[in-house]
Amino acid sequence: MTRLRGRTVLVAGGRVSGLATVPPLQDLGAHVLVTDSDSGAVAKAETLGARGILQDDLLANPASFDDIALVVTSPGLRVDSPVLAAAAGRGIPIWGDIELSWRIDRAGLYGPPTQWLVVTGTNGKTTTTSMVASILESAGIESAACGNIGLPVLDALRRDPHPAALAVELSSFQLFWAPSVRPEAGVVLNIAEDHLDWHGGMDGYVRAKAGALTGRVAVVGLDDARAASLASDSPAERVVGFRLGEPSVGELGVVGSDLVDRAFAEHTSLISVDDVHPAGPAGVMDALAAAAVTRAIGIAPDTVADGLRSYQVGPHRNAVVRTVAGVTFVDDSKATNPHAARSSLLAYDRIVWIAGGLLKGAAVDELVAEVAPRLAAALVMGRDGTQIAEAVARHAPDVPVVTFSTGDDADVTRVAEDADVVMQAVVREAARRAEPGDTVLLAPAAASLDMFVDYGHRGRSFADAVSALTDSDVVDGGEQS
Ligand SMILES: CC(=O)N[C@H]1[C@@H](OP(=O)(O)OP(=O)(O)OC[C@H]2O[C@@H](n3ccc(=O)[nH]c3=O)[C@H](O)[C@@H]2O)O[C@H](CO)[C@@H](O)[C@@H]1O[C@H](C)C(=O)N[C@@H](C)C(=O)O
Ligand SMILES: Nc1ncnc2c1ncn2[C@@H]1O[C@H](COP(=O)(O)OP(=O)(O)OP(=O)(O)O)[C@@H](O)[C@H]1O
Ligand SMILES: N[C@H](CCC(=O)O)C(=O)O
Repeated sequence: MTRLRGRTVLVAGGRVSGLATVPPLQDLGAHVLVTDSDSGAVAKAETLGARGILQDDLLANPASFDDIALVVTSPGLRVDSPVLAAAAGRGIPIWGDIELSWRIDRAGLYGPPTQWLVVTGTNGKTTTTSMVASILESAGIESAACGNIGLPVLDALRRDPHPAALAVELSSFQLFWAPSVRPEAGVVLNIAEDHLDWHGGMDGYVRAKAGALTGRVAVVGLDDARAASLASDSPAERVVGFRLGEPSVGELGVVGSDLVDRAFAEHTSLISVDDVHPAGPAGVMDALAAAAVTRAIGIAPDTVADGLRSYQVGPHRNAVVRTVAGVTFVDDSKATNPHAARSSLLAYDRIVWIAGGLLKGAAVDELVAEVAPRLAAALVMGRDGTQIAEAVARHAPDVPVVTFSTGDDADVTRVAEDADVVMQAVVREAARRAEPGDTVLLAPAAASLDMFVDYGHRGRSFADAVSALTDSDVVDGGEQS
């Protein structure tokens, strides 16, 4: 780390992760240059005392790479992004912000090295990470939830008092750019198709996720074939599995109505299934995973139970918005891939399904075929909405599909005023098509960024449109259809 003193470090991407790297790099004595395709991000970096340069200007002047000793990239940038490709072509090392965080932590720049409890997986990362953070808090350990969840790890490390442990949510992007990270305990919850466009396919995505299993204790979800298969290749001192069924020795699982630890104790009941929230199998799996990584660092069973009990479920995760004339409107905007949408679609018998957005390379045929008998109608929107409409036509030809156009120019930078208008039209149509007893379910199976700021905006837009409905929107609409 000391080798960075007096050297120039290029930070690629000047938003949440990139800006968090500026003060630590300055503390290390580096000259920090931040590049971004967005002039607002460059200007923000300059307010922190870094030099800023627009990405196009940097690329137009190759000599500006001559002084650069290291590139620290934000997670969203792919290997083939122009800045990173140019740096790699010149032999300049590239670290992700998480790689930098790990090295700074090991070097003890802000305090003694912390215990990293890393959570990854296609779905359930935020829920599990928040459960881990809640357990650490119950244990009275100075800690923070950070990483992909929103708070950059470097910001967490710079906190005063310095944390003793961190609940670190890592995305596949972050793991890809952080090959040195060796967590005290790390879990891969599950692996399903997501972000395949970023990784160039499933192999790259799975390889990145396996990075969470390279520390002292590796934890895998045994009910998920891809996650379970990573156990045999893990170099960890200890590999532990969790499952929804009865655990064998060395596993956590469910016995009767209790979550049970048979890995870090002979046979210890941790908490009743009824006390775990969110309710349902996904919540129980996330709780087992959180229990495993915290038991791995010696937290007592009662403390694990206290932490799980005090955990608060995050918004837009299967939340009932309102019931109108016997129709229940549910917001699972957080279902940003088919695997997540599956868990909520299987929870209701007859559904008017609102779906669509950015599929990120994931296929929807298997999901649609499985849930077809539950669908009363499918309303699709967003850039990849037609792919979902076509899958419904193939696997559920009797289910009516309505496609809401969001324009041919829809791209990932478009946050349109008309996104809310489209959502209002979708919700009114859903109300018209639903019958008393039905669920209108926003479980898009896709990211929102082609139309909305993020899934939170999409969920609020849905809830606002639902609030505007009257009983007659449902009842009269039902008579017409
Ligand atoms: C896409 C992504 O991984 N985002 C995570 C990231 O946020 P950050 O704002 O730094 O995003 P980023 O996409 O890495 O960087 C964006 C910046 O890079 C710039 N940019 C991007 C590409 C490029 O070629 N050139 C360029 O200059 C953009 O103009 C922008 O200013 O770091 C944050 C803190 O660690 C995370 O909370 C956040 O996760 C978000 C929630 C996410 O969507 N994650 C994905 C992986 C997911 O959960 O599925
Ligand atoms: N173990 C699980 N298996 C399948 N689905 C899950 C699981 N846990 C949560 N989900 C569902 O996945 C969605 C996302 O939950 P959560 O925010 O915890 O995951 P995430 O991995 O952090 O997502 P993202 O990477 O998009 O931020 C929700 O729709 C939730 O109902
Ligand atoms: N979690 C990111 C963003 C999703 C969103 O906010 O819609 C993804 O799945 O790509």
